Amino acid sequence: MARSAQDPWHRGAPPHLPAGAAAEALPPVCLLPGDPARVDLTAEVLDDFRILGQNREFRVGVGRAPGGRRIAVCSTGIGGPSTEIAVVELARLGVRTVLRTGGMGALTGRIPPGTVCAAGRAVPGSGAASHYPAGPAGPAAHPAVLTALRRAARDLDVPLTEITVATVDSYYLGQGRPLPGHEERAAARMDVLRGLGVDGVEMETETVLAVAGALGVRAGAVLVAHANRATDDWLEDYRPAQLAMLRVAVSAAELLSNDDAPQADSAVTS
Ligand SMILES: O=P(O)(O)O[C@H]1O[C@H](CO)[C@@H](O)[C@H]1O
Ligand SMILES: O=c1cc[nH]c(=O)[nH]1
Repeated sequence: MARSAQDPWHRGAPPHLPAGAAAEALPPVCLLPGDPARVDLTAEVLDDFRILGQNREFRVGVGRAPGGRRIAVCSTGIGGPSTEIAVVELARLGVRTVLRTGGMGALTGRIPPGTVCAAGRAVPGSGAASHYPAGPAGPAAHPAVLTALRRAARDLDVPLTEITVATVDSYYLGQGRPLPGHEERAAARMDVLRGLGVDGVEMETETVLAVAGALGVRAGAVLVAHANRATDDWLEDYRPAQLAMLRVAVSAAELLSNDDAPQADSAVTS
């Protein structure tokens, strides 16, 4: 049967994510790193991990958290458009909770590089998210996801800083990074970002929260500061901080799995 342009799924498989065949039912909680390489890094804090596939920036794997729950991981790539696709397709594949596991640039001196943060809200401002409903203050993390992150961080003894973020569709000028001939524009943009009163800047959280919220999927974001724009610091050895963030995320995902629908554990073999 020909595929519909309006709804280009085929035999239960989405047009973008490498998932969806009948035998590959995804678990109800999915971690969403931006970077496809962070899917493989997540494997270091999961058991029985295997990659289901990769298409474009979407690398998808499934593994077991230390308590035994199956957890999915799907990279979103950089920015709102690919993130929207990932969240929409995961929701239709049966995922009920998504948790961004990302990096950000901190905007205040109180968040040094390496700090693990939970985003409670993203202020409105990025493109893909603007097509989805959210209040004037921007989309918020689901309370159950925030509660799970707090508990996971406490159990693992990882300090967790609660923040708000600005999600921006630009890494250079849009995040106030000067380009030759555009230094004044970059400085003006940096002033705008500081004026938002948020703690960090990154490129996907608003989309994750807005799209998931619109689809009735629980969402949150745990973000590690890769850089600090107030002190101009950059974390060169990023791996340990990412692993700390991923341990918190996996533990939170396990807590969130426990209050979600029972899992079809036989659906994925390792
Ligand atoms: O590390 P990830 O999750 O990709 O997140 C951050 O890093 C990328 C920019 O380098 C953007 O995607 C930004 O949001
Ligand atoms: O400065 C930064 C660091 C990580 N991710 C971003 O989007 N910006």
